[in-house]
Amino acid sequence: MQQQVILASQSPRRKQLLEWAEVPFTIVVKETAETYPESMAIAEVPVHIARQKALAVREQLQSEKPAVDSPVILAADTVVVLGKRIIGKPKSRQDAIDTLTDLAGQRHDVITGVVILHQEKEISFYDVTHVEFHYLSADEIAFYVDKYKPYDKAGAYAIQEWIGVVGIKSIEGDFYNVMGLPVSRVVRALKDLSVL
Ligand SMILES: Cc1cn([C@H]2C[C@H](O)[C@@H](COP(=O)(O)OP(=O)(O)OP(=O)(O)O)O2)c(=O)[nH]c1=O
Repeated sequence: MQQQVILASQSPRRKQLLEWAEVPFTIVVKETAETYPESMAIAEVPVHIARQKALAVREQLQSEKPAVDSPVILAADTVVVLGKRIIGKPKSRQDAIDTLTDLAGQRHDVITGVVILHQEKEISFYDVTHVEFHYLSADEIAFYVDKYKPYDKAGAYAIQEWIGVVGIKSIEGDFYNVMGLPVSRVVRALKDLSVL
């Protein structure tokens, strides 16, 4: 029998990527603080936050329907890393403009942490994609921010939007990881768990 997969995310991109992968799933979301210890290694941060999201949903489901066959819970978190700095979602128009000004002409990393909870098991991993932007003019940055309002995107941009189409010089690694889910690795992990 196929196990039920719960996507613990309100991100429309993650939903779309799982649909493209033909993975049957339902969505359950629980707000989490998304905090991490300052001393934590950068690459561990998105896994740590994804784990918080997954555990919060598991707790909610258990309080609603205790001990009914435990579903598979999938959560993810995406951060943009420039040098040693983690860049999350922009807090304002100016913050988005400043972030894109910093990213322009530079290479940065996009790291998505993934946590899959299945019965007593946890599978966790992260995937890194290197992205290099062309130089972007102040007018291009302002146009993008005002038209696309990237306030729900880590690093103030979406690779799948205009700025990704015209502004990215190179990418090394999984494109879908930048969009929010390293979906081919997720599918393989679900197969290893005999969920798919
Ligand atoms: C860099 C980049 C990020 N993003 C998105 C992916 C994520 O949805 C978002 C990063 O925020 P996240 O906190 O990872 O996810 P979320 O708040 O959207 O959803 P949830 O916490 O419920 O899982 O930025 C893109 O869509 N394209 C991009 O190029």
